[in-house]
Amino acid sequence: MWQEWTADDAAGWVAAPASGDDKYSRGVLGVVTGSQEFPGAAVLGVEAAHRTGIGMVRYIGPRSVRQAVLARRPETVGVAGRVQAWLVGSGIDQSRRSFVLLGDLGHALAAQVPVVLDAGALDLVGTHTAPTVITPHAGELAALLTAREMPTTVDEVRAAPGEWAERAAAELGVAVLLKGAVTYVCDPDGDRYTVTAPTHWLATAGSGDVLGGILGALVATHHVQLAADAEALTALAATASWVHGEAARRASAEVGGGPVTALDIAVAVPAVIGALLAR
Ligand SMILES: NC(=O)C1=CN([C@@H]2O[C@H](COP(=O)(O)OP(=O)(O)OC[C@H]3O[C@@H](n4cnc5c(N)ncnc54)[C@H](OP(=O)(O)O)[C@@H]3O)[C@@H](O)[C@H]2O)[C@@H](O)CC1
Ligand SMILES: Nc1ncnc2c1ncn2[C@@H]1O[C@H](COP(=O)(O)OP(=O)(O)O)[C@@H](O)[C@H]1O
Repeated sequence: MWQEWTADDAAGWVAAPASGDDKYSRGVLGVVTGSQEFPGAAVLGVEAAHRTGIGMVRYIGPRSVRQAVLARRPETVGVAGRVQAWLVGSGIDQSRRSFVLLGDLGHALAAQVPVVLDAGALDLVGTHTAPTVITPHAGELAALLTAREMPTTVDEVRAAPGEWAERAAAELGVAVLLKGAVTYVCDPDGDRYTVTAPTHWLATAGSGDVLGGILGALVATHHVQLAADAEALTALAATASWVHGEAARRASAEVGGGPVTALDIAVAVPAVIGALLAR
């Protein structure tokens, strides 16, 4: 049975800092995203992570992309250091990964802290043992499973998204967030959640990159809980999807139900977090 994730569920998975907190205890997210072809994916993910509430974001990537990230979010730290979670792969073309990038990805995945694997890093699933959540759309899941000798097509995944998400979780041994108008979130332990998008304006370029940043921040800020209970990753993934949808709904409502951009979604996230904390 798939359970629809609600505002009440999500409210249990947002964190506000307490008097004893500092930027490190709140959680630091390491980010390896973006490329010369897709710098915007890095900007959007980092923006969304900051907007979700986090102690610090460390961005690791090409100089030109780092400059774009810093131009939008000067709070971002551009040097390596300790992190409590990684977000990797958005805006990266799997077929054009440089030696340096592969080194950065390998470093992130070897760190033994939870990882959000997106887009151009999805093929690295299973190469490390840290708690992992993958965030494919139907096309990416079909490609990933086909490469792992579970041949399928985009149409087949679209026809039975829950079944394919469950199969991926079981075979790959990771939590899966399969994106779509209904997002399917599951893990190998049998947790299964759906998140029905409250607006279809969400289907816009870069929207998934924003989702990655929201999820990365939620994972980093729950590093203590995750160390005790890796299954929390599934609840955090469902929460990220819920927050993402609600942010798009609010952003659209502000313009009379009109369209939103990916950046608009990220900008609307703090109000969603605030409303969840007030419940
Ligand atoms: N501003 C930026 O920097 C932005 C950067 N971005 C970055 O761009 C990169 C490429 O990401 P991408 O998902 O656009 O294409 P890609 O990985 O080739 O997909 C593989 C195949 O899957 C299919 N397919 C595609 N979408 C589908 C869907 N929703 N649901 C189902 N199927 C779908 C399609 O196959 P087809 O349907 O054509 O057979 C396609 O050939 C990625 O790193 C991302 O982060 C973007 O976020 C945009 C903003
Ligand atoms: N028809 C739709 N209605 C609502 N949300 C959608 C729809 N199609 C896709 N989405 C959502 O939009 C986002 C698109 O992400 P993704 O496919 O990674 O695009 P991008 O790579 O451009 O960021 C996902 O969060 C997905 O759940």
